[in-house]
Amino acid sequence: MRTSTDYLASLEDGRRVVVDGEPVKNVVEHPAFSPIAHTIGRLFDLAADPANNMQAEDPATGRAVNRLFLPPRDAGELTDYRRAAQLWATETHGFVGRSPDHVGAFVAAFSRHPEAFADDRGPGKDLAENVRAFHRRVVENDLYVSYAIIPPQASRTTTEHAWEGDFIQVGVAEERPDGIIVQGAQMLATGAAVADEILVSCIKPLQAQDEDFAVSFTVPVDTDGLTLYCRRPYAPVASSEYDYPLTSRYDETDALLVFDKVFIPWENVFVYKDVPGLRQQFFGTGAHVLGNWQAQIRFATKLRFMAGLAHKVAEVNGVEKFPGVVEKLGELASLVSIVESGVLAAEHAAESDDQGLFRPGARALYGAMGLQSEIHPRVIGILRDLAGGGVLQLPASVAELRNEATRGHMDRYVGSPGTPAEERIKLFKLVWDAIGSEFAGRHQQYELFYAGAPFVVKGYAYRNYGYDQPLAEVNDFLASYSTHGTEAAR
Ligand SMILES: Cc1cc2nc3c(=O)[nH]c(=O)nc-3n(C[C@H](O)[C@H](O)[C@H](O)COP(=O)(O)OP(=O)(O)OC[C@H]3O[C@@H](n4cnc5c(N)ncnc54)[C@H](O)[C@@H]3O)c2cc1C
Repeated sequence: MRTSTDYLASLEDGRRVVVDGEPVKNVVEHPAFSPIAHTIGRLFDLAADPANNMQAEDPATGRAVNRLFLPPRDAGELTDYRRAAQLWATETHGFVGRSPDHVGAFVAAFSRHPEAFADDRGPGKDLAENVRAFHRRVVENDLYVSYAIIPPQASRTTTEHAWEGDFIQVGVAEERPDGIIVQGAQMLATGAAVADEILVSCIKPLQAQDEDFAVSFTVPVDTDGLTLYCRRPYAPVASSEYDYPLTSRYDETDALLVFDKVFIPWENVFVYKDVPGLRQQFFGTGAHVLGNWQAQIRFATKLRFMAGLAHKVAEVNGVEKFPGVVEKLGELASLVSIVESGVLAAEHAAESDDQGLFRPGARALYGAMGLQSEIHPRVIGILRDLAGGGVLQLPASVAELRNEATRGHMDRYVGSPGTPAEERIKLFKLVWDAIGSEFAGRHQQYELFYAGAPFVVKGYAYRNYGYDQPLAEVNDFLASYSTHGTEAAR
């Protein structure tokens, strides 16, 4: 299986990643991307070690492969999948949202549903075979796939066909016998700068007039004409691991994708000028459920870490037994438990669909997801509350501890009973990186938006809850009495 050495070597290609107006020569050596590339490499090493039980027999070849790239077929495989996803998430404490298992889950579910890609409207190509072959490539080569499935923000009052200017959203500019030429942009692809390929599609509802933009395809990151414009990277400003322990390891970067007449061979096209086909791809295949279940496993892992931080801060400050603080830690425990329970309830309610994909229960999954935009800010709020000004009563950097002339003041004034200054500062710097640094601010935005704006995610919860049953219960009750009924006993 692929190791970090293989993965890092593969990133030294001709990819065009732009930072500060300049193309990056080699992402593996650049301070913005090297840390996250090494973090992803560690994930591959974990999977490659059989002791971690992340491998499963590939039904197609009999070879041991990463189980996170295979579609779960029964309850046992789904549980093993969760444990493997948890292992990867724990390696990054949930701070890497788009590890290779996220889009890997989408592709695994696609592979189980060739009928969703059957080409009865498109160009007469075997699009279902393209999806199957791509899945094989992901499984056999341990590919890290990122995705860009949202159009540029431009205007949300309408969709691409009504925007000013041609090809703002990426779409088909030309059809050729061997493939298509695409032109335009897609909003954001997290992790793409250090990924192998990008799945480009559109999950936002389009209209019939947007047909040219109703495409789904995959593109290697080093493809000619593709440029990744990364938002300001945070890792390079992390002066040391001690000062920015999260930023310095987990800044996974987000990039605007620009396609300048990019050739996509037919083999890489999954949906072609098919507006309903785009939605079918995500929602008819179980991909959205499996991919977002992976995301909730990751989210629960991160929240547990935040709860641990909050408890430790309270202990260090000697307030953990105060009734008011116990109440806050209790609320935190409840919030984390909601997400943990949502993950397990979705697993418990999982069922095999008509193509043999063992899908996590949508009601439990989207129920937990619908509250993410409330839970995450509240968890951050409690951690901020407990940390007080401790996150600012900190030296500018580790230098104050290394310098003999300043170390004495640190040791005398910044320690706590039982916690020497060096450890206390270490803890509070970690807390700041989780709640207050630029990395933390981006994470707040990520948790609110990665699966769509909160109103979109709550829409998933609404549609998958199954309101028929509660409505029937209310209607039955209303039908059980009338104006002719007996008077209530007083
Ligand atoms: C850190 C980060 C990483 C991301 N990574 C990826 C990635 O890897 N791949 C990817 O494809 N995308 C990614 N995204 C993009 C993400 O998918 C989008 O941000 C998300 O889908 C929401 O779309 P939007 O940002 O255009 O918000 P909008 O749709 O513009 O919504 C913004 C706000 O406008 C209001 N609003 C808009 N429309 C309506 C409406 N119809 N009704 C009511 N209110 C409305 C709401 O208040 C809403 O919260 C990422 C985003 C972030 C923040």
